[in-house]
Amino acid sequence: MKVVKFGGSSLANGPQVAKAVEIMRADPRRRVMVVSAPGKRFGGDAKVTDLLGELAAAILAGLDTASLLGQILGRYRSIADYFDLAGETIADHFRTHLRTLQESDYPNSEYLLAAFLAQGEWMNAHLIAAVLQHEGLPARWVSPQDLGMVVAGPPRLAQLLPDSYDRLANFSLPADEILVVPGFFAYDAQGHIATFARGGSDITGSILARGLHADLYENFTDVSAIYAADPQIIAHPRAINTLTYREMRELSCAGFSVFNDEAIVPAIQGDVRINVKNTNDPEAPGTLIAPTKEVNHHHLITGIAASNGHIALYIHRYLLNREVRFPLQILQVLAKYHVSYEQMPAGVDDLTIIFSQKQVIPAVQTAMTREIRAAVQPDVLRWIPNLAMVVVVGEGLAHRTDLVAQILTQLATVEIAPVIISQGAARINLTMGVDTTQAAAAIQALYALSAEDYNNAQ
Ligand SMILES: Nc1ncnc2c1ncn2[C@@H]1O[C@H](COP(=O)(O)OP(=O)(O)O)[C@@H](O)[C@H]1O
Ligand SMILES: N[C@@H](CC(=O)OP(=O)(O)O)C(=O)O
Repeated sequence: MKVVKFGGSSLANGPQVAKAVEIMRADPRRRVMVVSAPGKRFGGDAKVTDLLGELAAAILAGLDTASLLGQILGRYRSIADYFDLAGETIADHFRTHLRTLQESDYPNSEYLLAAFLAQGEWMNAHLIAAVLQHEGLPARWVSPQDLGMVVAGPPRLAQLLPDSYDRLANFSLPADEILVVPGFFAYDAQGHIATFARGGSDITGSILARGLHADLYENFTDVSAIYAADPQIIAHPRAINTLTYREMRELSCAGFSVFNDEAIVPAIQGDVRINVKNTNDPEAPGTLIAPTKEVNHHHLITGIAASNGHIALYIHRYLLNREVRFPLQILQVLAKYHVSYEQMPAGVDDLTIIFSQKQVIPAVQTAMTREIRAAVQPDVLRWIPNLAMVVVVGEGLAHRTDLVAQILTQLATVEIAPVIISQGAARINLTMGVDTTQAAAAIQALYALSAEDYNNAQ
């Protein structure tokens, strides 16, 4: 049995939905279909989820919502009309549903926002179940609740409660129907809607693949493979045939937005392989994400990613390494302000802590600076803003002694000297902090190095 997820780009309009229907028809093992909300149809278009966020903000501000509602419902009406379903009636039904949602009670505005963001998937799953039936494929809409998924945590950063897997294991899949499940959200124990992180339909797919013991999790998107570098930075990058789970985890955390970084975890726990494939080219093999792969000793760099929007805190204090309580005191300040760190390379007398800039808003930055100064009296405390983290990933990185030297030499040829360099004992990645303005040049230089490595191996 396969769990199949279609991303927003694969369901953006009628013709794209028609391709998804044919993909489901082509393989009877495709029994569970997880859908995202309609995504962008062309550059500059809006994703339905973003429009729903604007709608929620307008409701909270007491503004007129007619135009936004019209845009959102119009997206579903046009998909329905493409299949000669009653688009007007479906849109009216969704309008009533959104009105009921608006009139419901929420613990606070974050819950209202989450509830509205989730409706892109809620409406799309209803519509696509109707489309499948109309196209002769028996299908049924199923809510995450019916499957036993229960979440907890912040309403827009929900986490699945582990006992959901017991309920999923007891769910009996119908033999003759495709289940259409909305991605991205579930309900908490109080019955409130909560969403996963953005891009979270990938997470729903992975949870269901693990919980329902799928043989394969197929993730359909708009590219024919995961490439060795972001195709928006490198023209026609090399496709990756196989990635290991931990390579994918490193790359998705570091900027490969093609697969949500949290979504790999349930697949690892359930030992389910993931096949990323193209809705526009479903016969292409795509990229397989598997527990292990054979390391080609000539082709050691698997992928290169970069993500902007980081800030680092540099702390220098003599004997930092001797005083066991100093690191703890620093981490306690982070915990107090609910700030998690991404990396923390350390020296004998200093510590650098890398954060996502989004978490360190100015008020938090000022408060943390004050409290860390009071706690450890550093000799130097300095923030390094506008950082991009460039990450070179490969299971083979540990296999050749000169590779790290080559990577840094290659960056030097384009006059980039990273302000931070970090490599853990797993030696599967090398992370370098550079100024945001240098990120694209770093990727280009490192991709050229990896391509040379790859070509030499052919
Ligand atoms: N290394 C990479 N390989 C493939 N695609 C990538 C990579 N890095 C970033 N992307 C981007 O990820 C996009 C697909 O992800 P996304 O837009 O979230 O798809 P979906 O709508 O299917 O969820 C691609 O169109 C591409 O621009
Ligand atoms: N629609 C949600 C969830 C999602 O996974 O979307 P997509 O498959 O288009 O990345 C979002 O935009 O975040």
